[in-house]
Amino acid sequence: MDSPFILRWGIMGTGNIAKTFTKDLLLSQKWQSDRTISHVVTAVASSSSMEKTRHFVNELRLSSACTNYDSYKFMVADPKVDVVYVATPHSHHFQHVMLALESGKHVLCEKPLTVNAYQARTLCEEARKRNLFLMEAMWTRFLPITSDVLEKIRRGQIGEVLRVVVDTSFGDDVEKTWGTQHRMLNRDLAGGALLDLGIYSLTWIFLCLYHALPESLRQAPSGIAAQMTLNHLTGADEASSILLTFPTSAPNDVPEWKSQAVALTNLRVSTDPDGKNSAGPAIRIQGTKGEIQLDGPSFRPERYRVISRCDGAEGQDIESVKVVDYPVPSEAKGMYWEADEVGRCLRDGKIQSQSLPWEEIIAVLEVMDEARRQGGLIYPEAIENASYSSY
Ligand SMILES: NC(=O)C1=CN([C@@H]2O[C@H](COP(=O)(O)OP(=O)(O)OC[C@H]3O[C@@H](n4cnc5c(N)ncnc54)[C@H](OP(=O)(O)O)[C@@H]3O)[C@@H](O)[C@H]2O)C=CC1
Ligand SMILES: O=C1OC[C@@H](O)[C@H](O)[C@H]1O
Repeated sequence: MDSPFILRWGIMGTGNIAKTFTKDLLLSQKWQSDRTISHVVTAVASSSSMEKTRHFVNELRLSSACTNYDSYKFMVADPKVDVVYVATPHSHHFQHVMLALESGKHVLCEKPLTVNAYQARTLCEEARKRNLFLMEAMWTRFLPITSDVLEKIRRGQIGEVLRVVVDTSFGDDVEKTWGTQHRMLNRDLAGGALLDLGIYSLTWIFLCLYHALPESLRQAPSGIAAQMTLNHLTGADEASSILLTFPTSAPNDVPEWKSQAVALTNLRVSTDPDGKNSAGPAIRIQGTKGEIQLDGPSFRPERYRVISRCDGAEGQDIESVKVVDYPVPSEAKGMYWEADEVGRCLRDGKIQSQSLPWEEIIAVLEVMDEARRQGGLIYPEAIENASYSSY
């Protein structure tokens, strides 16, 4: 076998997800699906203190080849870094991605890529101008279970998909769990359920009703109706429900058919209150010939069922339900699959991933912009604008 393509990562931010992602990178040799890619962490930066960086590096036992920084600006200038993983709050993604691109680095940025579609368009233009790779870290798209489900939809196993219902809800004691300052509910950090969790519901809807189609047939939703409940203390949304209509593009006898979708997210009620999926699937993909259901959480499902339609098959002895399991190893989260995709794209000279094209990232953000407009969720102008303040 040829030697693997080595990807040198710089980690920006030392918070919760930075730790999870980096742990997965280190596990990638053991669990990765793609042995042609090898990941190395060559730099870590905290914006707040060198102590935080050292703690991160020691805790994860990163090798001595990793350089510690107490400034993002210096980390992105490190010639030993090929790609920067941006793991800061949503509010800061625009500035931090721009900083990395300006320094000539490829970027994988946590979800959502930006606060709004306009910022995302600006970043994509910048990446194109500089011929640099850019992707939102929507890791769910790269799980093997997701590709399998998508393939089944494309092959028409459940017929034409006419309805998709997805719930990504936590069921927390909101005030106690998140308070007012945590990024989940803090509007200064672009907090709220929609941008944090609802994006997964929308991701599945886009996968089924947009991405599953050939590129030339993909169309943004023709109708969007949203309701939000805003938190009484911070004004960020603690619940959002969005109804969407997509034109159907697959050939059928009635061209006026439309597909409908429901994207749900809620911080006070849970998709899975008992943690055993007794409440039913988080994702229902309903087609004219049957249905695919996935148990939650929607961001990392590990089981799906295909339920075939049995028309008038009374007493017929056919197996109508097929269950398929995709367990993620317990020591990992499952983020190395998205990291492998970054490696493949860079190796092959691509600046965007076909599994998550820029156009689609922007289309999802446009839906969230519209839902926020209808729901009255306003963020401070300082985090909505696309003016980059050089560091
Ligand atoms: N893919 C997934 O499953 C998940 C994705 N996420 C995404 O990751 C991003 C970060 O979330 P998470 O890791 O939970 O957040 P944390 O608050 O745990 O970490 C964010 C880090 O960003 C850095 N930072 C830079 N500027 C600021 C600022 N003004 N305020 C606060 N922190 C700042 C800090 O690191 P330092 O001080 O070292 O610079 C901080 O530790 C979000 O966009 C979120 O949506 C989050 C959880 C799961
Ligand atoms: O992106 C996310 O997915 C997993 C959740 O636990 C987390 O809160 C959210 O940010």
